[in-house]
Formats: sequence, structure tokens, C-alpha cells
Amino acid sequence: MAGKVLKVALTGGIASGKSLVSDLLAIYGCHIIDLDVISREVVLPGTEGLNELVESFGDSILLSDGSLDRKNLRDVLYKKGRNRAKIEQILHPKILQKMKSSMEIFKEGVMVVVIPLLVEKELWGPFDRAIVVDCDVDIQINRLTARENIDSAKAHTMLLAQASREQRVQLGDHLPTDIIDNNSKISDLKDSIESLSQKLFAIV
Ligand SMILES: CC(C)(COP(=O)(O)OP(=O)(O)OC[C@H]1O[C@@H](n2cnc3c(N)ncnc32)[C@H](O)[C@@H]1O)[C@@H](O)C(=O)NCCC(=O)NCCS
Ligand SMILES: Nc1ncnc2c1ncn2[C@@H]1O[C@H](COP(=O)(O)OP(=O)(O)OP(=O)(O)O)[C@@H](O)[C@H]1O
Repeated sequence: MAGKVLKVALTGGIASGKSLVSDLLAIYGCHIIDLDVISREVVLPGTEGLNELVESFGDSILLSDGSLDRKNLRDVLYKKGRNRAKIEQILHPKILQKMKSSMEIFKEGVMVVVIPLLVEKELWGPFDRAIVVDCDVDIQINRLTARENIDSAKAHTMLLAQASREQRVQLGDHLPTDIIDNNSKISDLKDSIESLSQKLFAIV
């Protein structure tokens, strides 16, 4: 007989710590599906995703080996205008189809699906619960500028393409939601994630 699956959506702003939290949840036995990982698969050389992006934005978005130049597409995405909508229109149906297939394979335990744009795209329908990784905007900007080697003006532009902290926290109106504070040390985050995973495995 098949066991039960707890379907948990994990979200948070850019550079809030979603990957770190999902790595920790994996250590405690959660099964992770990450839409940032899937979004790389749907643009591999030879895919429809990459071909459609090139049709729309030209081959300047490619590196010399024919793979996607992610930095270049990022600049295209955050430029003023309709580029972001066009990129999302090409990639999101493919990403969501792959998410659905990956979710169907998992039959027992705690499944955590990392969805950066969960709130922006109102994608909470298939889930039992949510986790929001939250940190102060200043800390988020510092982590983003350090990781991507960009200035703070560019980091602010990236934040503006996403929901605000306040909007994200309102996810609690739709799903039982755990807010994970990631403002302090990684050792503190580890402790919160250990408790959270115990809670999730007790619910499933
Ligand atoms: C523009 C791309 C190539 C930049 O790649 P890069 O390796 O620099 O970043 P990565 O993919 O790891 O994304 C990092 C973060 O950027 C943010 N982000 C990505 N796409 C978007 C978007 N369409 N709108 C707002 N924020 C976004 C998310 O917080 C995400 O976690 C890439 O982000 C992309 O393909 N985005 C479009 C697909 C998409 O919307 N992905 C989000 C998951 S559904
Ligand atoms: N508590 C913390 N203390 C110090 N550094 C941290 C902490 N949490 C995350 N970081 C660092 O901040 C950066 C962003 O974290 P991470 O990549 O996990 O965020 P993310 O939400 O997955 O990012 P993205 O939205 O780009 O996918 C990384 O370089 C990570 O190592």
C-alpha cells in the first residue's frame, strides 16, 4: 500500500537562503524538487526551451559552445519592458510540466518543492503546506551583491521583479506556513531546520 506524502512548497526572495534551507532539509530526509534546477534543464542545448529563447532574443544569448549564457539572459530579463514576461511565457509551462512529473514519482514521505515565484504566480494549489525563508532586505542585498559580484542598484532591480516580504508572508492566508528567519548565523538556521523537519515528519 502506498504511504502518505506531505507536499511542501518552499519559497523566499532572491538570495534569501532557499538553497541552503533545501540542502539542510535534504540532510534531514526530505525529498527535494527545485525549480531553479529544472529551469536549467529546460534550456539545455537542443531543447525547445533554448530554441524558443533564441528565436525571441537572438543568438547573443548563447555562449560560443551553444549553451545558454545565463548572465546575458539575466540582463535581458531585468531590462525594462516585456522581456521578463516573454521569457516566463516560454519557460514556465515547461518548468511546471517537469515539476508535475517529478512530483508524481514521489510516493511516500516529505516532499519539498523549491518554487522561487510561488507567491508571484499563485502556484500554491497542489501543496499541503509552505515554508517561507525570510530575511531583512539589507541582508538579502548584501548576500546577493557578494554572491553575484554586482552593485546594490542592480540587486535592488532584481528584488523589484519579485513579491515583497510582506506579500510573501501573506501566503499564510492560503496554506499553513512556517516562516524561517534567516537573518543570523548558519548554525542558527541549522537548528531551525532540524526542528522544522521534525515537525514535518510528525505531520506526514
Ligand atoms: C534569467 C536566468 C537565466 C538567470 O540565471 P541565474 O543562473 O543567474 O539565476 P537562477 O536561475 O539560479 O535564479 C536565481 C533566482 O533569480 C530569481 N528569478 C529567476 N527568474 C525570475 C523571474 N522570472 N522573475 C523574478 N525573479 C526570478 C529567483 O529568485 C531565483 O531563485 C534564470 O533565472 C532564468 O532562466 N529565469 C527564468 C525562469 C524562471 O522564471 N525561473 C524561476 C523559477 S520558476
Ligand atoms: N545565514 C546565512 N549566513 C551567511 N550566509 C548565508 C546565510 N544564508 C545564506 N547565505 C549565503 O547567501 C547566499 C544566498 O543563499 P542561497 O543561495 O541559499 O539563496 P537562494 O534563496 O537559494 O538564492 P536564489 O534566489 O538566487 O536561488 C549564498 O551565498 C549563501 O551561502
